[in-house]
Amino acid sequence: MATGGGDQTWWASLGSALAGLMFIYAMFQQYFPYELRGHAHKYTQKLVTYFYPYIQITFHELTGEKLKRSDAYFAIQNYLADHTTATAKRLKADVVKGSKSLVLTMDDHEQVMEEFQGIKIWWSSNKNTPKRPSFSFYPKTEERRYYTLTFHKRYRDVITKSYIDKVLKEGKAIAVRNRERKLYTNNPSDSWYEYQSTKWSHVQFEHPANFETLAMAENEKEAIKNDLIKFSKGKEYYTKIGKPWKRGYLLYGPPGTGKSTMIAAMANLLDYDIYDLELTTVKDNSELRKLLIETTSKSIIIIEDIDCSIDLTGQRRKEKKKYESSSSSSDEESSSSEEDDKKKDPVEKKKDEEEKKSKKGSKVTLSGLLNFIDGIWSACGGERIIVFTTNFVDKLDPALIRRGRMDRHIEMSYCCFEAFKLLARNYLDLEGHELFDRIEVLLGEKEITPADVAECLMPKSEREGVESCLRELVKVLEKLKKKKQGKKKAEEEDEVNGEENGDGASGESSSESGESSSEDDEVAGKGRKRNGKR
Ligand SMILES: Nc1ncnc2c1ncn2[C@@H]1O[C@H](COP(=O)(O)OP(=O)(O)OP(=O)(O)O)[C@@H](O)[C@H]1O
Ligand SMILES: [Mg+2]
Repeated sequence: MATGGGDQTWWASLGSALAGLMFIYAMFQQYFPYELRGHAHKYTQKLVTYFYPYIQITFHELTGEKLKRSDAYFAIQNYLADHTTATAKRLKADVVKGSKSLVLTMDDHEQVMEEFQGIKIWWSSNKNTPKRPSFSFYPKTEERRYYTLTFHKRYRDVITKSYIDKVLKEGKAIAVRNRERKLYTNNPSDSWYEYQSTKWSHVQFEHPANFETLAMAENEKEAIKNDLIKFSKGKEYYTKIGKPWKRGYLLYGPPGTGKSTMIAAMANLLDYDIYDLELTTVKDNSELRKLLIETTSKSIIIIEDIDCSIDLTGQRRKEKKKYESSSSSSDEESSSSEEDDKKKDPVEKKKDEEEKKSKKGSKVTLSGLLNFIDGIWSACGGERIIVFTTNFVDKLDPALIRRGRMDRHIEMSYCCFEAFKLLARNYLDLEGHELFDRIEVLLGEKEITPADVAECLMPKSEREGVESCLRELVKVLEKLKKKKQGKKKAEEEDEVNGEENGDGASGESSSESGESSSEDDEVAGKGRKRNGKR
């Protein structure tokens, strides 16, 4: 782009001369008879158009009755900021809300020229100040800014069909690139207002997680990264195969294996926003749909701990119970006694009560959630990823996680040696150590989450060195191993005791002696059952 422009400047001078003439004409117009004024105006306009072969298109900052900020103006502002900073002579620097860096734009009444397919195009930045002050909610809207695009009329088609399209597309892409990323959470519907976007509140998304620091098998990590990148570039592909541009991921595994960390890494890799959907505060399916419509593209919608969010399996359980009750009365007895036992256990009872309380507020059903994921509405906006996380994948309804809804199932598992090496590199800048062999053996024998390994590897004071962090990990692993061995031994002993008691059939079972724990009873019971079978 370049400032000014010979041809157009010449014509602009002619235009100004004509404008001057029009001013003189306007002065005289007051003395014209009223009936002739309309005709005079029409012919003057024709005369100007005849001599001035340029077309001008204006893009106003505020449009409509409610003076909403125009998307086109915003896109052009970004486009010009990117294309004109090198050539414009007068620039304006501003911190634009929602943008992560300082934005440089053309100053008021500045003009720049650029070429598109050999055609000269002029952009100018202008402003109007209304004479009469008007009441407004937005104090800064008194000045009405606009951009003017000027080009020769013989290029009308190219400019209106291709050039403007290109400017808007590029401007939007620049805005996405420069935007401050956001982490949203849904507000309870009591605080929604009709004319304001209050369904989601947000903070700046600043999680530092990335795939390089995520500890998991390298090939699996690469596969996930490639899948995500392919998705983000797949607009044409999804259109070609007739599928909405969205993808579902199910992340499952024990607590502390990196599910939430993986989501943050996904968002950072693709430069997406995150919508963290709290299902328990969503009243019903229609609210769920409204929330979905308000999400933007280039985002990840997450529902964490989906198994705990709403009673998605309730219906199935009821059906199962109905079936069980008609099939066998003995089963019924055992299940009811099991329920009685549960009721007796105060911890379980409290847990049940709390679960019921949290689910009571939400009437979101399984079918509502299925529609949310892949109903007609789910296609609005495009380029969205939906992620569910759970610790108990078996608890989920198969319909919810079938391929097509949750396209990729990723198991986040306990820390393997490969993952440990990555954590050691991250946390301690360590490529190898004499304790590594010992740790490899221990990791093969005992399951430990990456979160626990990470905790051991984090120096607790400035004086704590690499060696003591690794020793700490070895200590924890050995402790876990001993615990496991102890448990196994106890189980074996109990089994042997059970068998001995069964052989004697004297009725001196440990439970009768009243000395054993309930766990022991269970194991002893198992032993008895096995003996009985024999
Ligand atoms: N695979 C991993 N790679 C690197 N760090 C990890 C990994 N897994 C866990 N961590 C560390 O442990 C912490 C807890 O991990 P995270 O919250 O991602 O676990 P989670 O699987 O989401 O657990 P939950 O099921 O309880 O929500 C993280 O802050 C991170 O530092
Ligand atoms: Mg988590």
